[in-house]
This record gives sequence, C-alpha cells and structure tokens, in this order.
Amino acid sequence: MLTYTTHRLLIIGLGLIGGSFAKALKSRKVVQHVAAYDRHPQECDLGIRLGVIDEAVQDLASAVQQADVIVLAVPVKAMEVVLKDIQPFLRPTTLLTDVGSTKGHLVQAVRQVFQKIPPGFVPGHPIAGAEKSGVVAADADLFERHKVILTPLPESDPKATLEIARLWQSVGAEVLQMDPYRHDQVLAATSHLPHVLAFSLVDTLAHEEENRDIFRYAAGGFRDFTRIAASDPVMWHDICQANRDAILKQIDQFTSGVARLRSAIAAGDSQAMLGIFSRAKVAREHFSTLLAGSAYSANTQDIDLRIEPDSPLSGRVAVHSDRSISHRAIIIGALSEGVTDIEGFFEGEDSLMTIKAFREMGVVIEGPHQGSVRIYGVGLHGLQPPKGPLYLGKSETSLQLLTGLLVAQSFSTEVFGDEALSQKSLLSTLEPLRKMGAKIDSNEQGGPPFRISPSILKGSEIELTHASAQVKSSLLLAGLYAQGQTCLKTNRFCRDHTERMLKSFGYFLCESEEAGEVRTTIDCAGTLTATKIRVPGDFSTALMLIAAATLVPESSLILTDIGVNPHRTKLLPLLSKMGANIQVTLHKDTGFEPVADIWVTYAQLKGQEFSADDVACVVYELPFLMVLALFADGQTLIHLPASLSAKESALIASTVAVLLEQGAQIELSGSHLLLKPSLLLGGEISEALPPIVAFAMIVASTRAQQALRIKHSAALLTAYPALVEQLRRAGISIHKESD
Ligand SMILES: NC(=O)c1ccc[n+]([C@@H]2O[C@H](COP(=O)([O-])OP(=O)(O)OC[C@H]3O[C@@H](n4cnc5c(N)ncnc54)[C@H](O)[C@@H]3O)[C@@H](O)[C@H]2O)c1
Ligand SMILES: O=C(O)C(=O)C[C@]1(C(=O)O)C=C[C@@H](O)C=C1
Repeated sequence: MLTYTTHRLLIIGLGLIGGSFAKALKSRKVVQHVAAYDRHPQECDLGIRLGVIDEAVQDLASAVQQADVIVLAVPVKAMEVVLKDIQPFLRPTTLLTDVGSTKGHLVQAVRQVFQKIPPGFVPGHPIAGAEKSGVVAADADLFERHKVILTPLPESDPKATLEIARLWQSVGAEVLQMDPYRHDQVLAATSHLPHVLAFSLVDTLAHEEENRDIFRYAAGGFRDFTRIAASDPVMWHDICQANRDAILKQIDQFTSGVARLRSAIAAGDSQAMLGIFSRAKVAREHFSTLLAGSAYSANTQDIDLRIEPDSPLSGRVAVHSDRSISHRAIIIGALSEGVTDIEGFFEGEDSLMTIKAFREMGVVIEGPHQGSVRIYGVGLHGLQPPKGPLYLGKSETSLQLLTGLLVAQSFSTEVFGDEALSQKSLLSTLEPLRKMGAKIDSNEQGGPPFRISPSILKGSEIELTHASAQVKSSLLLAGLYAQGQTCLKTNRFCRDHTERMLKSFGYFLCESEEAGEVRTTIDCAGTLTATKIRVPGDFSTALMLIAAATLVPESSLILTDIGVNPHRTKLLPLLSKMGANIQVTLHKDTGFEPVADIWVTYAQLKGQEFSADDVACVVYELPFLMVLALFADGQTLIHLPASLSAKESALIASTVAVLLEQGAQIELSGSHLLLKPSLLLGGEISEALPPIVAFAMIVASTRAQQALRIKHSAALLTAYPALVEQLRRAGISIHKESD
C-alpha cells in the first residue's frame, strides 16, 4: 500500500499561482523544501531572491525523481508538453497535481502520456487569482479563505487526494471536490465567460476611434466590469482552447440574454427591462450574502449604531412593511393558481431568501422592485425539484415555513443555512411533522441541514405546548397536503398571519376556541386562488417608535399604515394601563390584516402590576415594557407565565442582563420581574444583541444619561436595511459608525 509524505515539493511554472503556492507553503513551513522549474530560468532566480522558493531547478529529470509532490502551474495548453517531459522520471509514490483553470483537457493529456491514470494524480484548481502574472506578483495569502476545487478521478488514490487537500488547507484554502467535466461546465459560466466578455468589451471600445474618449472619462462601472481584461492573454487563449465547447455554450446563452434585453430596450418594454434588472439585482445581492465572510466579500466590516438621547419624535412616519406577512405572501402566492401581485413587500435578507427558494423550485417571480412583487403561481402541486440544496442564509422563518411545505412534495430536497441557522433547533416543528409522517433527517440538535424525502402525510390532532406562529404555520402548510384533517390545538392565541393569508387566497380553515383551548383545523380539499396583497407596516418597528415617543418629552408622532393584527398589539393595552397616550385609528377593514394609523404622544408613565395572563401573549414584546417601566413613577411588577419556552426565557434573561449593565434596577426571579425607576448610563453595549433586544435598547438610549453605542449591529442592519433611515425620519438621533 502506498503512503504519501510531502518533504520535497516541486513547482513547474513559477508564475503568479505557482509562486504564490510556493510562498504560502514556505512561509507557513508546511513542507521542508520547495523547488521550482520554469522555462524562463530568470523567474526561478527571482523566486530565490524574493524568498519564494528554496531551489531553482536546472535539471528537471533529477528534480522530478526526488520530488514527493509535483505541482503543474503552467498555462493549460503547456501542461501536455510538461507531462511528456516528466513522465519517464516520476516515481509511483510521487503525487502529481496542478492548478490549471480547466480540468477535462488535462485528464485527457495524462491518459495519453501515461496510458493510464497514475493513482497519485489528483487535479486541482484554486479559485483565486489576479490580473497579474509572474513570480514577482506571488502572494503568500492569495489562497486564504478561497476555494480550491479538487477533481480526483476514480483511479486516484483517496489518500493522495487527502494529502493534496491537506496542503491546500494548510495555506488557508477551503477544499471542495467535483467531477472534472462538471468543473469545466461550471467554470465556463462563472469564470471563463466573464473574462471573455471583459476582454471583448474593452477590445470593442478600444477599436472605435470615436470611443477613445470613453477611456478618458470611464469611471467605476467600466473599471469594475473590466478589471479582469488585464489578465494574461496566453493563459486565456489556452483556457478558451481547452474548454472550447463549454465556453461557446455560455457565450450563446449570454448572447440570447443580451438579445432579449436589446428587444426590451428597443420596444420600450419597461416591464421586461425591470424584470431583467431586478432579477439580476436580487441574484447579485444573494451572491454577496453567500460570499459574506469569505475572502471575496467587500462587506466584512462591522457597523455600530450610536444614538444620542433626548431627541423628541414627531411627524407622520411610515415604517417598513411586515416581514412575517411578506414571507407568507410569497409562499402562498407561489402555491396559488394565477398571478399574485404584492405591494409593500419587505426587502430584507430573510424574505429575499424565501423568494430565492421558490425561484429555485421553478416559480417565476418578478421583483422585488420598490416593494412590488409579481408571482406566477404554480398551484399546490406545481413546484419543481430544485437543482441543488436550497440555501436559506440566516432565515429561520424561511426554514420553518418551507420545511412544512417541502415534507409534502413529491421530490426530495436538501435545505441548509449559514452557521447561525445551523445552530438552531427546530425540534418543536420537526416532531409534529414527523408525527404526520414526514421524513426529515436533521443534525443532532434538530437543526439544518435537513434532508427531506417524499412521504404521504396523514392529518392528525396535534397539541402544541408552546404556541409559536412559525411552528403553527409550518404545520398548516403541511396540512394543505395531508390526508384527512390536521387539527392544531394550543392553549393560547398566537399570531395568525398564515391563517389570514390562506383565507385571503380563498382557502377554508376552521378556527374555534373552547375552554381556553384554541383549535385550528385544515384539510387538503381546497385550492388557493391568486389575489392582490398589500403588506402593511411592521408592528414591531412601530412598537419601538411608540415606546420611544412615549419616553421622550415633547414627542408627538403619527405612524401610518401599520398592521394591527390583534395578536400582535396586545402590548398596547398594557402601555395604556401605565398611562401611555396611544390612539389607534383603524382603516377600513378589508378582512385580510387590519391596518391603522397610530398617534402617540409623550406621557409620564406610572408603574403597574401585570399578571401572568396579562403578559402571556406579549412575551416577545416584554423588552419594550421592561424599558418603559424603568422610566415610570413607582415600581412595576410583572408576573411571568409558568410555561415559558426556552427561547422566551432566554430573551428575558438577555434583556435583563444588558439592562443591568446599563445600571437598571431589576430583579428577575423564576416567577416575576421587578423593575424600579432607574437612570440608564448609555456608553457602549459590546455584545451583539438579538434584534428585539437591540430595538429595546434603542428605545432605552433615547432617555439615557449619555449617547449609547450598540456595537456589532451589521447583522441587524442586514435584516432591517432601512432601520436607521426610518428612525431618523421619526426624529431619533441615530448614526451608523464603523471602527
Ligand atoms: N492567474 C490566475 O488568476 C489563475 C488562477 C487560478 C489558476 N490559474 C492557472 O494557473 C496556471 C498558471 O497561471 P499563472 O497566472 O500563474 O500564470 P503566469 O504566467 O504567472 O505563470 C506561468 C509560468 O509558467 C511558465 N511556463 C510556461 N510554459 C512552460 C513550460 N512548458 N515549462 C515550464 N514553465 C512554463 C511561464 O514561464 C510562467 O512563468 C494556469 O494554468 C492558469 O490557468 C491562474
Ligand atoms: O480574481 C481574478 O483576477 C480572477 O480572475 C481569478 C479567477 C476567476 O475567474 O475567479 C480566474 C481564473 C482562475 O482559473 C481562477 C480564478
């Protein structure tokens, strides 16, 4: 059995990539000896002077005989010549790999030169580079947080693959594996086509006499689009020859895309143009979120929020639209028959993930464009299997709701999210779904990735101990497909956006309450009919402004078009009991979600006692009540419900912790919260906060002793992109700052 150790590594072709790999390995002391050979000996001499390599090879044959690993780093068409040169001297235990941008061509060359694939041959391709060439541009950190694709063959020894993977990982790369043919198809689209286009655009503009001025005046757009046209011509000539067919296919597809856009422009077809641009914009933004944290991300900078106290709130302000309703409008619109138009869609990262997932399942969705989305519904049974796993970023709502839907489809799916989402446990959703017959594999704690297989669901009676809107919604979506009736029993009401949305699309479900038990029953007999949805303003953001306007003297603020679903507004009567001045003027009720204007003015609050029943339905809004209580006359006693979920308890505990740090006088016992009038310090909160706690601290900061800086707020702003602007419009003095 062969074993592979890497003491001596030989690079053939000491240019940008060969030089960078050598420098990276040497500077991290991964291998003992790095030698290089180049057909231009001066490159190796320079490599020695720059400390990139240990030895400049003159005698290629003997260097090959001594090497443990050989890395081919020449242009792809030169690989075959080099293979012929080294073949007679290669030992069976020597590993052979490369860094070339195409793979199929190399595999063919190896077959030809060696007759059969040597077990130590493992092709590779770092997806990292620059528009520079030569060892002079070598960069020891070029591969940090970049991907390297290995394309081992059936004949490759798995231990050889492991050793090559280890070398790349030791220089900071993330190693993936792919079939060589697939590699060439994928790279033709993602790397080769953009380079060809950039070369062609610059060449076209450069040719035309009257276009000379363009270069003189060209700014950001031209620069961003064409940086890669400065790449090495020989390298790209070789790639275009080696991957000819796949590149031609991509050029043809692109050409017909440009032709479609051309016709839209020629015909003045705004719908078509906006469709193309907005789909591309969403896709590009999604790409940026995928890259977040990788070396390609330009947006790794963290952001702090700084809020100055005592700035009164005033005017008429519209807040951003509701997230929960936006998710549901997409899901149910996609499952309906006909075209659904949504106005006021919330364009946050989470709801965009839901759109993306349905696009990947074959649903045509136009927009969002300034809150407008058009969905061409495919009906309850029209979703298509996605081409790969569905990535949902950090969106727990997308994950919860989609899981209920996907378990009922006739195809298998895999769903995953970012690191934070993978830490979540969805057992309270998975268990009842499994009881209905769903087949879902999850990680140990009940989090993604989920592998979902088709199954026949059976409706049943399900008792939900902690009524959560997301769990309920997930089960209702499964209930659209389950045989018989699915009856969900809870001991308290929770948000019913899904129920209202289903009814707006003409689906019948039955809701009743008896002896403190709420029952929601659904069956699979209905259909969903497309409709128009206007998503109302987000009540949680409104609540933050209501609380702040109540606290800051001289405030008088009108919030317009706010969704006042009765299961969301249960905190308002408690605030009124403390003396808050809040007037809710309902618009005409359309039967979907009630909408209102809310007028709030400053009030000096009075401490109160609230029973566990009073607060049972507002646990997620308690952080606001807690902050307000600290500024009231007299103390406030809140009795906590006995059956808090782990998530609810964690929310209360983290709010208490951050308020205590701010100097608040609070006592938290198992059964109650006691809050006394306090002076909050301001200053700095340095740990990242859950959104609702961050919102409550923004409220607290409006009356703090000095400005408050909430650090690590980048994730909050990604989830609520318009937050700062809206708060400022209402009069809060808030600024984004980066270190
Ligand atoms: N530049 C990038 O962004 C990038 C990224 C990933 C992969 N790659 C791939 O890496 C390989 C090298 O690209 P690079 O950017 O380092 O190019 P480069 O031009 O900087 O270096 C290539 C080196 O190979 C040498 N060479 C050419 N033919 C030779 C031969 N027959 N024998 C010995 N030496 C020879 C050249 O003299 C040169 O020094 C290519 O296959 C390319 O497709 C490039
Ligand atoms: O960053 C650049 O300059 C690159 O073009 C790098 C790039 C790419 O297209 O991503 C170019 C070709 C390689 O095969 C791999 C990486």
